[in-house]
Amino acid sequence: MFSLHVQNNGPCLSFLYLDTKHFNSQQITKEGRTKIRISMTCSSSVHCDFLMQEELILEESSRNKPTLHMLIAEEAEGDDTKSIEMSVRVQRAKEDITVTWENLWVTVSSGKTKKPILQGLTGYASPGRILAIMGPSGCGKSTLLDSLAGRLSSQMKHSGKILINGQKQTLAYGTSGYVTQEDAMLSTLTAGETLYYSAELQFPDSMSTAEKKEQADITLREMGLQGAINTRVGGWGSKGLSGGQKRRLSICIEILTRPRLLFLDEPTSGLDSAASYYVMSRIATLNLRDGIRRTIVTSIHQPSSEVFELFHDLCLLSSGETVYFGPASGANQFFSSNGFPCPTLHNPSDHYLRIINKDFEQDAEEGFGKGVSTEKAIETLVKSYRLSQVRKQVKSEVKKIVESDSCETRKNRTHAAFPTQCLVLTRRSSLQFFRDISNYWLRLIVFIVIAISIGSMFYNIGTDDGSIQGRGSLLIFFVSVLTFMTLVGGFSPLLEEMKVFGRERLNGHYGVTAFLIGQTFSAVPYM
Ligand SMILES: Nc1ncnc2c1ncn2[C@@H]1O[C@H](COP(=O)(O)OP(=O)(O)OP(=O)(O)O)[C@@H](O)[C@H]1O
Repeated sequence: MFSLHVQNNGPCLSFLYLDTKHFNSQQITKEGRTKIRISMTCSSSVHCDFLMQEELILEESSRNKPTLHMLIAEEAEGDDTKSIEMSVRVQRAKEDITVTWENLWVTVSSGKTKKPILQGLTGYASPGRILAIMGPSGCGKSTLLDSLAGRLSSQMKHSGKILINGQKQTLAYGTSGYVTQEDAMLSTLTAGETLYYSAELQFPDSMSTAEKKEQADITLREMGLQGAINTRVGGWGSKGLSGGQKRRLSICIEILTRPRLLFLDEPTSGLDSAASYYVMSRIATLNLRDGIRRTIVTSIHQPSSEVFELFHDLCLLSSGETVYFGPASGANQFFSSNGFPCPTLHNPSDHYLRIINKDFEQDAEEGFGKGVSTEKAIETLVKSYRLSQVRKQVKSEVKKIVESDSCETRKNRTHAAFPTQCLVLTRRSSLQFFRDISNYWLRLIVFIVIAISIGSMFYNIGTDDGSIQGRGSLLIFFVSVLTFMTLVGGFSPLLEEMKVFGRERLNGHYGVTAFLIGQTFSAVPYM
């Protein structure tokens, strides 16, 4: 019970401010409720009356100050102590994250026409569960992930509600991670260096270097990369990590700060089935290992049956429409009830994707559709889903989440301070410049060759009047060569850095200014 004593000695209208810092966690029940008692002593001639909201809602995270209005009436007699008890609901800032989307439409404008990419999707992703988004190529999986992560391209417009914990809110830095389809990393750094630099950028300055390194090592071990810690990432023309290891390293970068919400765009693309299972099972067991009820949303092309079993919920799309959304275990029943049972000993995900893939209609009619065209099969499934009990349950679940789960997420995560970002980016870029053979060693050789050529061409140029023209030519030649070499030499590493910058900026690791400062300082010695 929380008690507040207010003394008032005259007729007036008072406002009592209550801040959530008055409450400690023991006072707040599991449902986020507490009771408060307010007592007020009035002078002999006044009478206290309270006018207040029936239920106060305090938000633990935002430290807002709701007001209690207390009206002091003049006509009453005698000393009076009024006491009132009231129930207060304290909305706790939550660590867990639930994402809901209702009637989500995404359109892309091409000229005067607008093409719908996603058509009225409704669904949710809950903490502690993995939602798999599946469908044929081009059905809108990445677009759905981009919409939920709030990173749609400027050509795309979305309508409908996307809510985080029942509210329209921007997630704080470090709360969510997004592993993109493409692995954007610097090719000359080793796996360990890639993650250590990332740790220095992502963790706050208050954390010691040893702690950051330890976190990076733990994460590398979690993704089974301890053996490849000293292997360079590699890229065009230089072999390094395998495709699967690069995918895992990309995942490591995004899970380093232990985000509560994780988006993965085809984390297993380019991997064989054993490696796919290994990567997905590591992701699925992350929650068990670090004890965080993480919300995971992943798009995936063709999971093996073992990988499919790791998913809790399934969102099956075809041309931007929902074919099925609900528990992954319920999809079989849904397809069977619509006349498309999964053959025995068949991988269920293969079966679903073959039924709804109209890119190769001819083959499907001959093989899997059993006389029903893919177009017709999709139409049947989409219609059936719209009228299904599963959809009703999804809609009521979304409604329930929005009504009962409405609260802000914690916003107390920070990353490295601006000077640290500049320093780390300069160090990282310098290392990349130095190790890039085409950039450093090749340029050094070219410079030596040019120096010898210029030296021999203008050797013993003389000191008479005729040498003035020669000296002028030498100067122009020298400046042109330097400018050309700087531009050509700096271009290829910059392309790679730009890709990495694009990813890191979208994930909030640092901004444009820090990147430009890092690039400028690291390039100075090579100009
Ligand atoms: N900028 C754009 N302009 C026009 N159409 C676009 C644009 N971006 C995406 N699309 C279209 O939107 C559809 C969905 O694209 P999206 O990348 O979300 O598909 P996907 O299911 O992730 O495909 P994949 O599995 O091959 O990665 C595709 O048909 C694509 O051609």
